Amino acid sequence: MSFGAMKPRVAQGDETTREANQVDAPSSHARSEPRTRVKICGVTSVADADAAAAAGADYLGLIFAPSSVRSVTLDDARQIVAAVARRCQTVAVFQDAPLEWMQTVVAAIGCDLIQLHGDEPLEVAAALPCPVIRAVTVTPETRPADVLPWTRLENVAHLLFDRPKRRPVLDWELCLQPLWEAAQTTAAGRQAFIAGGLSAENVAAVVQRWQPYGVDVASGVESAPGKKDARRMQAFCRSVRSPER
Ligand SMILES: O=C(O)c1ccccc1N[C@@H]1O[C@H](COP(=O)(O)O)[C@@H](O)[C@H]1O
Repeated sequence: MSFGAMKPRVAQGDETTREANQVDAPSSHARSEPRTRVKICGVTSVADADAAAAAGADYLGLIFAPSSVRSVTLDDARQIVAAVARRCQTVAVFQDAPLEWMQTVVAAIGCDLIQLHGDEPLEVAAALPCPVIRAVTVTPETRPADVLPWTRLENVAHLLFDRPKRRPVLDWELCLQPLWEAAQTTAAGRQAFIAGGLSAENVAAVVQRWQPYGVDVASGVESAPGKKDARRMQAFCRSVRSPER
């Protein structure tokens, strides 16, 4: 299918109007409340999902990228969503997947949001049937002009700033700063997550420095690739919330 002829649905009105119209998830809190949301990504079993919810996760990510060690089947995902639906927001994470497949997954598992973690065009996000988390891989070349168009789409609810997985960035904080500042002028940017190499050991400093809407972790709370560790998830959630006490 070609997306060339499709027109992105762009939000009408100013940011205030857009924020008022934004679909907010049932367990989300208003931005004025200080509690930092935790997204635990790459959950692969009901047992790990239960442990993540018990540890205090607000969002759980289910990865549908076939190359990931954390990828789940449709059946795994359906069971995980059913098990935690009342406790956490569930997010299906895709990397350059066909639009039809993403639509099929949402309909089959009943997740709350989709995370786009590849080079998907704006038109794909605009055509998705649920709110979107747009991942932005921060490199020295990333400019606000690359990010801001995403925040103008009606169904992009959150940005997620991530570190490049393969290419080290010498000063990630320096690269993030101009993007973060530009994002704060938009609703999706004020509801941004920070991700990338986070763990119980470093997340409190990130929360204090950026005061993000949420933080997102995958490998930093595992005992082995694809296997979550209950104690690490508990320690992570404690560290996130420790500066808030
Ligand atoms: O973790 C994966 O395997 C993965 C695969 C495909 C797309 C996204 C993936 N993970 C995302 O990466 C960030 C941070 O991960 P980490 O904490 O540095 O391991 C997180 O947003 C995951 O959603």
